Amino acid sequence: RCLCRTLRLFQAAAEVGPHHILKMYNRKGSVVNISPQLEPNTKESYYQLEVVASDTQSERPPLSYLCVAQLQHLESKVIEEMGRSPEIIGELKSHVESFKRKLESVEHLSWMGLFKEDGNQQLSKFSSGPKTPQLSMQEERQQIRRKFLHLSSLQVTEELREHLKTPIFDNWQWEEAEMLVLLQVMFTDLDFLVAFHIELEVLQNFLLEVYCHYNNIPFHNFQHCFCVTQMMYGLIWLTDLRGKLATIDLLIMLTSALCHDLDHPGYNNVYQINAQTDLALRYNDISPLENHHCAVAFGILSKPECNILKNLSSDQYKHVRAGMIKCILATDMAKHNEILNKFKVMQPVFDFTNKDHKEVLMKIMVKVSDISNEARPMAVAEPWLDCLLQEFFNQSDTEKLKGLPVTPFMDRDKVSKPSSQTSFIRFVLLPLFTELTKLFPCLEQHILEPVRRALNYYSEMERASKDEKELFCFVLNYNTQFSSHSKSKQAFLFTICRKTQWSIFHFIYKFPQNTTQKKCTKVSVFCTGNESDKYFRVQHKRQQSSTLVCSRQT
Ligand SMILES: Nc1nc2c(ncn2[C@@H]2O[C@@H]3COP(=O)(O)O[C@H]3[C@H]2O)c(=O)[nH]1
Ligand SMILES: [Zn+2]
Repeated sequence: RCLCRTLRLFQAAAEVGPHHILKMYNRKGSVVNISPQLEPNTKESYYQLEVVASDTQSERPPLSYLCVAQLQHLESKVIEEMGRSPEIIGELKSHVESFKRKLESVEHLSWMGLFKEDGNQQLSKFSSGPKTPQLSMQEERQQIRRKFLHLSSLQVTEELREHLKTPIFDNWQWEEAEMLVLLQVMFTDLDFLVAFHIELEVLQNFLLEVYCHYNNIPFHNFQHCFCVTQMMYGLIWLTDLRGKLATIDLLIMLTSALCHDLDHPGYNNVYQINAQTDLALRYNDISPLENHHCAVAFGILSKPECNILKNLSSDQYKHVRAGMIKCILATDMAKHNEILNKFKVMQPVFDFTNKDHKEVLMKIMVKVSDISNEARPMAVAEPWLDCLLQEFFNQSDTEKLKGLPVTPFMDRDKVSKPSSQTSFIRFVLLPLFTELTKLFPCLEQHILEPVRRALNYYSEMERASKDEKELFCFVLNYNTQFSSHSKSKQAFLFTICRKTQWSIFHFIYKFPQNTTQKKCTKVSVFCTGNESDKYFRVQHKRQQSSTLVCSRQT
């Protein structure tokens, strides 16, 4: 990304041509729409153009090659100045390599959520009937189908079956076909096949259709569906819910978890309403997404070969349909306080035989499962946060481009990983999980404690990022000492250079290990910048050159 930003702006646009996706920023760093209404720029109010992705089908050299060329050029300059190629260049090379691999292997640019820039286009699937998938996608689905059917004929070990019942289960270790097998195990081990006369083939068709109706987007994808369903499955076992609720209610809860985000477009309800999308129009701005997820679920179930509910009596079917609609609509976070408050009132006198109580509990269980990533081990949870922020930032970038109100908690200029997570854990997760734990004290160790640990972890990260500001001052003011125990100084410097519109080409620092009062042994910063930048002026006064090199021996 750093290298992308250093590409010369309009020169880059001319070089890369129309097959590349660009974003343009104003002097304040806000994304601006490239349109005929664009204000003319001046030397002082220039625009910054960033190449964010490339279409590798095009005949022009892909962006990755421009990055490689840029890097080689940079390396030769650094060698000229320093007489050797420093370690950081090796690191940058490996970043560029992985960037290159990503660009070249991603069919739909979905890793950046860029294939759905247009709000109406994103819903074409919905508004113009089922979209015919591209051949490669069809092929991929066929492959998944074959693999799933093959794997499901094999035995799943008892050990794995048991592990599947715990919140420490790591989704990142499993492929999609394997997740489908595990979903089948969940339905089987809860006795749904016997209790509701579900044929195995119908269940498999249903699971495959569910898989096909999740989109390839950063967060609300099939992996998220799997995690939510697996958490629900784990909670059912941990709380011994089989002894407290009817099997049909467990079927409602597990199937709702499975279907709760079907065909999610990667843009939330606020966006749907503000952009007046087809979904918002269809559902009159009332939980457009959740209504859609639920409608897609019953669309799948309307196909006889996928209908796991086909052998239910008419009353049973009505009960399941009503229950699933309630549970899926309950995942709209706009309803969060209303549902939690109802549960709080019932909680001290909770009665498993009371219909209203049961209904609220089922909603709470689906909600808890939906937002339970932080109840998982850190190594499982943290990548999920990256995925979520990627989807958030993509939405806020689109909102900026379209001139729509920008959703504050999704704004890349306002939120960071720790700030987003400390608020979410304090104000959403802890109150909700605490309430469920009052009813099921055994959940304390499984969901409450990990979430408390996550809060400590992100609070610490927040403090550490403040320390990094000190590092930055050190670099600029040539101070001698600073205190820091944070891990990502490099990332911080890149952030600063983005915010202050510098292009830092290279820097090196070395820190002695295991000391809290650290001294910088060597810092080299090569940068260009504009003269109105206050930090640049600090440097400029001393150095009278666009290259700053400060080094210090301890
Ligand atoms: N900040 C943050 N938000 C989350 C996390 N998990 C879920 N959410 C939010 O909770 C919402 C639940 O409903 P959605 O799936 O619409 O969107 C989800 C996110 O906006 C998390 O770990 N961190
Ligand atoms: Zn969800």
